[in-house]
Amino acid sequence: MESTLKEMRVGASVLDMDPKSTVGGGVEDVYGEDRATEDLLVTPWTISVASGYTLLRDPQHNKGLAFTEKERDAHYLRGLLPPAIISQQLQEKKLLKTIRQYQLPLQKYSAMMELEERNERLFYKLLIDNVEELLPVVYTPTVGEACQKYGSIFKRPQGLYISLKEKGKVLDVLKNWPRKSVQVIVVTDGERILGLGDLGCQGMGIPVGKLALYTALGGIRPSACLPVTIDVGTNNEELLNDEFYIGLKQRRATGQEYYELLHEFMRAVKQNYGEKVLIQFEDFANHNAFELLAKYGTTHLVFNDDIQGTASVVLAGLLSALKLLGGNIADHTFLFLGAGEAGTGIAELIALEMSRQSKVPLEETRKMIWLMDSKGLIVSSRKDSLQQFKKPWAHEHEPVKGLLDAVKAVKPTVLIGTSGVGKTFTKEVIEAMVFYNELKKLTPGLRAKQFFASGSPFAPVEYEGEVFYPGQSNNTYIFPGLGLGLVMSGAIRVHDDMLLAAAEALSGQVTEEHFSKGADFPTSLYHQKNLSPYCC
Ligand SMILES: O=C([O-])CC(=O)C(=O)O
Ligand SMILES: [Mg+2]
Repeated sequence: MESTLKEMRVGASVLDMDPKSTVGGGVEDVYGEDRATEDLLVTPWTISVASGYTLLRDPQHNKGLAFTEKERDAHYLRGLLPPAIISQQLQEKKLLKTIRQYQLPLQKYSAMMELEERNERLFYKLLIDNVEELLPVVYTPTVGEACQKYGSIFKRPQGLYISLKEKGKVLDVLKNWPRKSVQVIVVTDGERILGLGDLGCQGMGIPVGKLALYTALGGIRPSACLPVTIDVGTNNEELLNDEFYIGLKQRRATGQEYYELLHEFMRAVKQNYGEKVLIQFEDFANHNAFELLAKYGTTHLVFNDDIQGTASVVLAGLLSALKLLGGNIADHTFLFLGAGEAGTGIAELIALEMSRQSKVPLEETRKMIWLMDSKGLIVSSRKDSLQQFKKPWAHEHEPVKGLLDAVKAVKPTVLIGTSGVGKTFTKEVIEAMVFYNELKKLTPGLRAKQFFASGSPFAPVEYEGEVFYPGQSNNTYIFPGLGLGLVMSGAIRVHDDMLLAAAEALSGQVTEEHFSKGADFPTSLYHQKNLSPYCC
């Protein structure tokens, strides 16, 4: 059937485009429709020229009312638009006004996505010119809510869906994507979307959102970006019981079936786009993320944003803080609450940086870093039952259960939360941190003794009449620039040194003004005034 389809496509294009076949006049079977039967389908052909009505519906080229008189003549647009000409600047002003009028973040998100589907250039102009205001709309946190409701929001599909149904045909699926010169792919299997868990096929919002930032922040052409969702089912009962769910209604495939589909995808990508296409793994669950990265890190240009992108951004925050505090990263002791992709990824990059700076072997610098998971401090007596990626962090210590006790035992100078569980940094925990750090006198004479940064945007905090602006330690500071660098340099593998360099470069962007407001990321100090406290 597959080969028949292909033949028909070729048949229709070669035979019917032959000028001789048109000389007879009359009603011709231009698209081979007369030859179609129920079993022998004919691909519906549309011959499109980017002009007239088609142009207005082509988001890549449409300018709406911004088409000039000359363009309206040249592109057969007369009469298809009302007479007014509205410049892109004015269109932008109008859209921003409309978006600001919406109360709900999801309404703003939908308005932005509709714009992207209508007029891509205007979408990016608006996003780039107002990136701080619109980032929380097209990205974290609103994109999470959008994924939860994805099925009901979208009128048109975005990105490429590769499900178990396409097993054996993944290369053909890639060829269906209309744009050929792809440079960056963001792929998810939807199993761990942000902190929201398994959203199955509805995770598509994440690759779409991340790639919008590749363009807005990294300058990569939209046509070079390909969002992909691999659908192997979902274990989310609510979605499985939802009659409007857009994905495969089955439990997640695991083991061989899962890895075969992923492998076919990875091979097809290389076959179709070559070795220099960048693949960003996004929001895979722990149990697959580490394995996929280890497996494909040596054969493809690939990185995992949640492990490595997050690690690089957090390291940048630490390097910035050190500029103010003085001293060396190796002077510090770290405690993580959460030992998943972010926790172990950040820990490893810190250990690498410590080793690089102090020339102490990596095995030794790891010992300055402690991680906790839901069962307590990761210690050597737990080693046999630990997942592989946690094992390097199992140091000699007696078991410790709670965070407060761990702070008392480890006496960290840096506390990092990478768990999905909220409200764990209690007053007691923070007081214990302050107590031990004052003893260590690592911050003598500093007014703002503590730095705080959060992954999602966090509203400013007023304390004793002064306003502090929490930095946003989000991988969005890393992946668009890292990706641009990888693509521009023609790299074929991602190395840890690149992540360290990205962290240093980001840290170099932090100014005195940021420091003076308690932020150790180059967060805008102005836009956060518009943040509602709910996203904290
Ligand atoms: O998307 C974000 O805001 C950060 C991220 O990668 C995640 O939470 O998985
Ligand atoms: Mg992520």
